[in-house]
Amino acid sequence: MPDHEGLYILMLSIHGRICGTPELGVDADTGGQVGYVLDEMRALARDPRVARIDLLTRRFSDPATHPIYGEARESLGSGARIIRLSAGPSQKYLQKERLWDYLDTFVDGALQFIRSENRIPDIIHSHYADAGYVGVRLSRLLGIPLIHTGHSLGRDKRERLIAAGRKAESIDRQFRFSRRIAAEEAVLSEASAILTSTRQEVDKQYALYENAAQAHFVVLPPGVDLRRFSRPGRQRSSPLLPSLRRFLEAPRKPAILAIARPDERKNFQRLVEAYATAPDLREQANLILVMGQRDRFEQIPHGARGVIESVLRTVDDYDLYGQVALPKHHEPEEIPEYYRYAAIYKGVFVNPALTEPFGLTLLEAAASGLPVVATRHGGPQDIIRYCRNGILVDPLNIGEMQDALRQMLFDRRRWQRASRAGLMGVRRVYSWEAHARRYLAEVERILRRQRKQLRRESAARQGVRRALPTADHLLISDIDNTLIGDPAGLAALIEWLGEHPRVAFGVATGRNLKQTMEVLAAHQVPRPDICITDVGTRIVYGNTLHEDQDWAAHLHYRWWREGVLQTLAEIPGLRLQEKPAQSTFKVSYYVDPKRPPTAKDLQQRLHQQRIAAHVVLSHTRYLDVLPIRASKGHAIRFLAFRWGLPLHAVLTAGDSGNDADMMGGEICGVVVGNHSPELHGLRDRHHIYFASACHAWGILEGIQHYHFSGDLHV
Ligand SMILES: O=c1ccn([C@@H]2O[C@H](COP(=O)(O)OP(=O)(O)O[C@H]3O[C@H](CO)[C@@H](O)[C@H](O)[C@H]3O)[C@@H](O)[C@H]2O)c(=O)[nH]1
Ligand SMILES: O=P(O)(O)OC[C@H]1O[C@](O)(CO)[C@@H](O)[C@@H]1O
Repeated sequence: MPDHEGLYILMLSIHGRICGTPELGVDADTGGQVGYVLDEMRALARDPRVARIDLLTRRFSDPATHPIYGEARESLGSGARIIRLSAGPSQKYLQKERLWDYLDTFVDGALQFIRSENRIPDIIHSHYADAGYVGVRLSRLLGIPLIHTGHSLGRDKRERLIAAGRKAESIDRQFRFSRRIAAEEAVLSEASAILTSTRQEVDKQYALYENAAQAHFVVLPPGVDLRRFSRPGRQRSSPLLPSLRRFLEAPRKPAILAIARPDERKNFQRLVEAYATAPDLREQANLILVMGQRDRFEQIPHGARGVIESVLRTVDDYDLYGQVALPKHHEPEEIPEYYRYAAIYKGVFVNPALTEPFGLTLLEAAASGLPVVATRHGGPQDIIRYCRNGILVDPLNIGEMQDALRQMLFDRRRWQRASRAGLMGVRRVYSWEAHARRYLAEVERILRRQRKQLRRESAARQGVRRALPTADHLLISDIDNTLIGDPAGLAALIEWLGEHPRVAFGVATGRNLKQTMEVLAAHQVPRPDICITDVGTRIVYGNTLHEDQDWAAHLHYRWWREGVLQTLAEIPGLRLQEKPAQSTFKVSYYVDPKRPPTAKDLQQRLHQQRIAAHVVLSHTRYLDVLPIRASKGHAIRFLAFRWGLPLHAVLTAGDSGNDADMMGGEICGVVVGNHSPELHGLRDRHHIYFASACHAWGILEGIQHYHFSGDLHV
């Protein structure tokens, strides 16, 4: 356990509407994950070993949503807080598929939040692919271990949607699977532990991922709040009857109940068809679908509207009126009443999802004494194995679903057995206290290992001096074809720097330190305050040429230079560059333009050897292999964080492929007019300016564009 008063856990869960009393089901992004994260935080916060737990999520003040989501802070009590950070248009609530372009800004906001606090977190815990993207970067930059919970996995969802008949191209566009799956693969490669809710998630869902082999999985099921969900007991009627009478001719008949976000994957449509085409089920039971919250139809987001439309159409086609309830709204406290209502009248809960990564609703049903019929794809396999409270079905097979419903509804003894088994099973296996205990044991194991690693690393680690205490702005430029290339432009830039002493000046280059000093001297460039050399693998302070030891130690993580040489030794089209181009944290090659290997293929080969590394191709002729934490961009964020400089006070300028990652997010990026084609893809990126002028004139144009000057107070 850390040597101060207790653990500080930083949770990341970015999308959805997250607040102390969540509106679960209100939209496709506010459901089980939101409930899970809040319950988990509260359970951990109750443990005396946890001093603080902060949840970082996106801040927005959208007129269509509750004002609470615009509050920067919200206390949950016992040292737990929700911290909201702006990322993207702050007046808009955005669905998760649209957040990918703003996550770099979220990373920068998180860095600024962490720096403004008086404590560095001991562990970062990301939830879902988008938070995993952010968590990986924070972990690399700050050297804090990362753990991750997927909640739902892109490859599994994509596979199921295609199996259900969707076209790959259309769902890739709709759900941004390429960005999502790339983020999930990166998390698998870099997280210290992946928490899953079931064994099945490891063996069947994560098994679809290339980097699964190197991940460390911990099966740690969530709990269920037994104060909210309980059996009906002596309750012989339900407070829901009055509202259900608006829909049902005979509201005391057994209910076939489904509760889920109105998402295509939840497969409501086939459940309605199964009910509609079974006269005996229609005769002896009602169908109740709680599908989130909806006001006016045209306000429902596109995906959810399609789901609800197809349900309404089927109800109308089969004239199910009087037998089906489709409540438009429900209060959070009504959800437990729906389960109890169904249990009182001997109904059944159904989760017909195409795939259900876990299925919190099945725990809720079990805790309410309500038997279940559930999809066999995903977590329900484990839940029903442990709780023995239901039947698994193929969600695409309507006949099988109908038979399962009959078995559970028409066999009273079977219903009683399943009801009792579920009540006992859920208490035995699914408790948040047990979850918190095992969670903290895993965190302690990770921190113990990290402490050992820190001791093993260089004893020469020294705190980074504030090399430039007076600076409040930082200008970093690539050298070749950017800083140099036009002597008049270079002279004008040097003059500008002379007039703005509060702007620290640095270079970021693929060259090694010696070559860097030579080329700067050859062009009469005054020694910079900072030199980021060897493609971001070394940080050297100009005045003393003191190397940043923390950065060097930081890069050792998952790096094995010898392994890179062995793995890539026989690759056709690759030839090692001369010795001066090589360094501790960089292996450089020439690429044969006639037989260029792909960076992706090389990256996969290295992953197979458990080497976490970047492969950077520049000018289609040079290839650098670097530690996963190394890049010009990471070095710059590391420095800005260490010096307490907000990233909007940093301006970077470049012209080629390996400059791309030092732009984006809050950083003021400048692409000079003579840039190589590799950078065309950055044109629509947030906060990246394409100068018309070339070389150093382009940098000066960028300074004008951003009004970037030492006189502004940040
Ligand atoms: O109209 C609704 C719909 C849902 N819920 C609640 O929202 C949660 C839904 O959770 P779950 O059934 O697990 O589904 P998802 O929202 O899809 O949650 C994702 O994240 C969960 C936690 O990791 C996993 O259990 C799921 O498999 C995964 O898809 C449950 O508490 C429901 O009671 C409501 O309150 N109202
Ligand atoms: O269906 P998808 O795109 O995998 O997303 C699952 C969604 O369900 C949630 O539980 C909603 O809270 C989140 O995991 C996520 O937003």
